[in-house]
Order: sequence, then structure tokens, then C-alpha cells
Amino acid sequence: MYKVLVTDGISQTGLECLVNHPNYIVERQPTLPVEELIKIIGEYDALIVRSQTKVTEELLQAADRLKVIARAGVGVDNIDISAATRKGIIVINAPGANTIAATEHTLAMMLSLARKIPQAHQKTSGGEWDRNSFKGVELYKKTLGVIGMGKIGTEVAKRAKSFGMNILGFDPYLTEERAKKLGIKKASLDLIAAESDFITIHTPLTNNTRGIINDEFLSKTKKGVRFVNCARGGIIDEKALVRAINTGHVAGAALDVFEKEPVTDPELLQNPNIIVTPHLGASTVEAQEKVAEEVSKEIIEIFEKQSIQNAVNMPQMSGETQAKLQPYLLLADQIGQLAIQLLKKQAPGKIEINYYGDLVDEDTELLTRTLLRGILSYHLSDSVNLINVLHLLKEQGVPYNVQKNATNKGFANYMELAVSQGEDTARIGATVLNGYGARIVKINQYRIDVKPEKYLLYIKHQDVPGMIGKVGSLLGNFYINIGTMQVGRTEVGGEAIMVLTLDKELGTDVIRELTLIDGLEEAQFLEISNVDSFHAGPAEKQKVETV
Ligand SMILES: NC(=O)C1=CN([C@@H]2O[C@H](COP(=O)(O)OP(=O)(O)OC[C@H]3O[C@@H](n4cnc5c(N)ncnc54)[C@H](O)[C@@H]3O)[C@@H](O)[C@H]2O)C=CC1
Ligand SMILES: O=C(O)CCC(=O)C(=O)O
Repeated sequence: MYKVLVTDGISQTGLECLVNHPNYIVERQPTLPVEELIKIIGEYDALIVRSQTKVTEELLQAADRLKVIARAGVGVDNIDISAATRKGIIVINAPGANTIAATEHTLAMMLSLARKIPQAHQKTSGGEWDRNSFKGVELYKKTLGVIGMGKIGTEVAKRAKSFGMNILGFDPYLTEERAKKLGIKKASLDLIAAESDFITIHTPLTNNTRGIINDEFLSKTKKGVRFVNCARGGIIDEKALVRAINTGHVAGAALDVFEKEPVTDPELLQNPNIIVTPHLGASTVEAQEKVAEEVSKEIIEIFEKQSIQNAVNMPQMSGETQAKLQPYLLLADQIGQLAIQLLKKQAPGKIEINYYGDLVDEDTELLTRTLLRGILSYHLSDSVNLINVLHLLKEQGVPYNVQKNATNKGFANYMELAVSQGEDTARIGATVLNGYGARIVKINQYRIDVKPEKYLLYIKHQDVPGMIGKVGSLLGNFYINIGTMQVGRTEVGGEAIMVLTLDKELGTDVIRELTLIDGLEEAQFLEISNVDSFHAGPAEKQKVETV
């Protein structure tokens, strides 16, 4: 059974698939301060939060069982992603599930700002019939600058067009072609400042976007411009905004998000030209059900099928691509494990990965992580997973290099891994043969053809008659059955290798006897875990059995 902790008032309907699943115990708590959460987090395998719960490094240190943190929403700025990644915890979110809610809230805020609806409501409901103080402006024929043309920015732009607005969009990923298709103009920030009557923000809060609306930007805007921020507090410098409103240069602002939440700053809250909502962008029945349902389903996928779709700290790929890569992923894991054993179990000093043929066209990031995890798992066991493997390599100071090559090396697909420490290098080449499955086709400089199996014996010997017989009969004496045997050499009478698949483990006594055979230079027992099953999921699911 997996225990899931749900905080922050997540929709109960959206959680139904988790609650009704026999493998999950779902427990709800209100939003708790970190100190309270620390006391209980150690019991849980998954945590579902909205934006109020702060998932800090300190909290994660106490989260011994935690495999997944799910943000029922888009922004993950309340979660310490780096700390989660270092701990190998998957962070997922629900991108897109609250897009419509945030879009409609943005338009509601823009219209409310233009027509001073909150101010008029307050006065009217207080008993005053004031028809003079609330003359507004129309959106029709006005210019709207949209900063951040992602999911929400795009939907806002589409709807604002129906009001007859001219749209200027700024986003590093906005192409001329997409802008044309949307019927908007691709603009620079300066153009947005110079021409917009309304400016709405739809970017995440990053080092690049923090304070993007500051004194300097405001000084370039048209007099009477109005701002809407339903994205993240901090993108607009609140002090600069208040200054510009107080001088009359900026006509007003509609804010759903704040530098500090809950907002208490009277300069914002009591300003007659600023309207505010308490971070309500995603607060619709529909959006809350959708975000909760999306992350619940994703948690089940992760624990039951080891399939990760919306991880913030993992490469993204479609289910189709994941399925296509599955046989290579298994092989990548296996050759990673073999390479480190062939390097005489030393820690790697340098890693080189080369992809050829069909693999060149694939998104190989997951494949690379899998290979690297295969290598590191030998020493780090289940503390390494696909989430933290790059961080751990960096921490260990092990450089890795990935190359995609146009040539095909004689196979439709081929990957080659070289793991080095000082003068020693272990090199393994592998392919997936159409209809025949995975094959290891190269060990160091030798060509071979070995189907990866759990128990392998690698022998380096002189290429002289009788070696195969001697090795075979010695193993027979120890009642060890040989599954397959492959030999490889680079020249007649030189050095050669033998790779045998075995039905059971070899003890050190057998290895010792083998090395006494005349002409046999080296014998090494190798073991691969995950031969029959492969999981790309959390660490506990992929225990590596070390030799
Ligand atoms: N108020 C609320 O309750 C809600 C707020 N949000 C927030 O709205 C924001 C947008 O969400 P989505 O559209 O779903 O995200 P998204 O990821 O689809 O779009 C964000 C866009 O911002 C662009 N961007 C990043 N840096 C930029 C920069 N320096 N200048 C211009 N564009 C930049 C990106 O290229 C991307 O296209 C996020 O911050 C999200 O957390 C989302 C839902 C509800
Ligand atoms: O969960 C919420 O209400 C906040 C939504 C939000 O800000 C987001 O999804 O980024």
C-alpha cells in the first residue's frame, strides 16, 4: 500500500481514482506549517499540494519514503525542485488543467479593471447610488500586450481578439508563423511598453522574469496603461507599480498574485486604482477537479506502471516515444551495469556515450539517464534513480559526453558506452535486432553476439586450441550449466575473449580455478539485474542487486 498525503484543500471529486484504488491510502490534512508537516511526512509515499504548502529542503530531509510530489496546478515555485531532485523525488504538475480557469479570471480582471466593477460594487452595496465616479474605458480597439504566450497567454489573446482588441505578444518561443496564425503581432518588450493600453503577464516567475515590469519598463509605457497579473507575484515590481499609479502615469492594475501571499501591503490593498483577488486564477470547480484528477491518475501511473508523463524534474516524452524506447531503455540499463563491472568495479572517471542509426532521431535524454543510472547503481544502489542521476554524477565530478553519429556501424540502431578510470576503459556496444531482441555486440575491441542474461562469465584468454573445452569442463565439474558461449578475437593466435551466459551464479572458488587454466588471462563473473523486467520509476522499484 502507498500512503498519499493531500493538503491545501484539493478537490475530493478529483481525488476519487486514488481514494477508490485498493493500493492507496489517502489522508487529508489542512495546509500545515512546515514544522508540523515535518513531523508526519516520513510516513508518506506521495504528497499532493496546491500552492500554499511550502515543500522546503528541510521538509524533504524528513521525507524518507517520499517518491512523488504532485502539484495540483501549474506553478511549482512552492516546491524546492533542486532538493527534490537531489533526493530522487519526482515532482509532477498538471499543466493545462487550469488554463481555462486562469484565462477566464484574467479576462474577468481586465473587464473589472476597465469598468471599475469592484469599486462600484462596494459603493453601491454600501447604499450609495454614485453614477459619476466609475466611468470606465472600453477594450474595443485597444491594444493588449501579452507577456508570455504559453497556454494561458495564448487563450487570453484569442478571447481578447473577440473584444476587438489588437494583440501584441512577447515570448521567446513565439514564432512569426504562430503569431500570424493567431492573428496577433509578435512584439518586443519595448514595443509592448510603447503601444499597449493593457498589459497582461503570463510567464512563470524566473530569474529572467522577476521584476520584468520595473521602473524602467514603466517609464517606457503609454500614459494611462493598465496592468493585469494573474501569473506570479514578483514579475511586477509592486513598489514601482504603486509609484507609477500614484503619479497617474499608470491608470490601474488588477492583481491576483503578489510578491508575498497573503498580501498585506496597504499601498496595494487600499489603492483605489488597484483591484485584487486572493490568487483565485485556478479556483473554479472544473479546474480544481481537473488538476486533482490529473495528478491522481499520474501518481497511479508512476507507482503501478512506472510511467512518468508530467515530471517537472525529468525529460518529458509522450507515451508513444516511451513505448518505442522501452527495449533500448532496458538494454541501456544493462550495458551500464556491465560496463562498471568490467571496469573492475572502480568508480568511473569519465563516461562517453555514442548513439548511431535510428537512435539518432530519438529523444535520447531518458536513454542517457538510464545508461548513467545503470553505471552509478553499482556503487550507489537504490539511492540513484533517473531523477537524481545527473546531479549525482556532477556531485561525484564525473564528466559524461553524449554524441549522436550519422554513420550506422552496420546496425539499424547501435549504442556504445565507454567508461574510463585513468588508463582503464571498459567499452560495450549494443543493439536491438529487429525480431531477435537485445544483443551485446562489442566488448572492448572484440566483436561478439550475446543476448544479455542475468549471469555472465567474461574470460580473456590467448587464442590457442582447447580453451573452450577446458572452460566448459571446469564449469561442468562445478555443476554450472552454460546457456550460450561466444568467442571474439581481433587476430588469429592473439588475445581473445569468451562470454558465457550461465544458469546460476559463480563463486570466487570457480573464478580462482578458471584463472589457473593455462593461457587464461582473466575471468570475471558479471551479473545484470532487471533482465526480465524494467522499470523507469522511483528508486525503490528498481533495486539493483549488486554482485
Ligand atoms: N493565478 C493562478 O491561480 C494561476 C497562475 N498560473 C501561472 O500562470 C503562468 C502561465 O501559465 P501557463 O500559461 O500555463 O504556462 P506555460 O508554460 O504554458 O507558459 C509560460 C510562457 O512564458 C514564456 N516565458 C518564459 N519566460 C519569459 C520571458 N522572460 N518573457 C516572455 N515570455 C516568457 C514561456 O516561453 C512560455 O511560453 C505561470 O506562472 C503559472 O504558474 C497558472 C494557473 C493559475
Ligand atoms: O492552486 C492554485 O489555486 C494556484 C494555481 C496556480 O497558481 C498555478 O497553477 O500555477
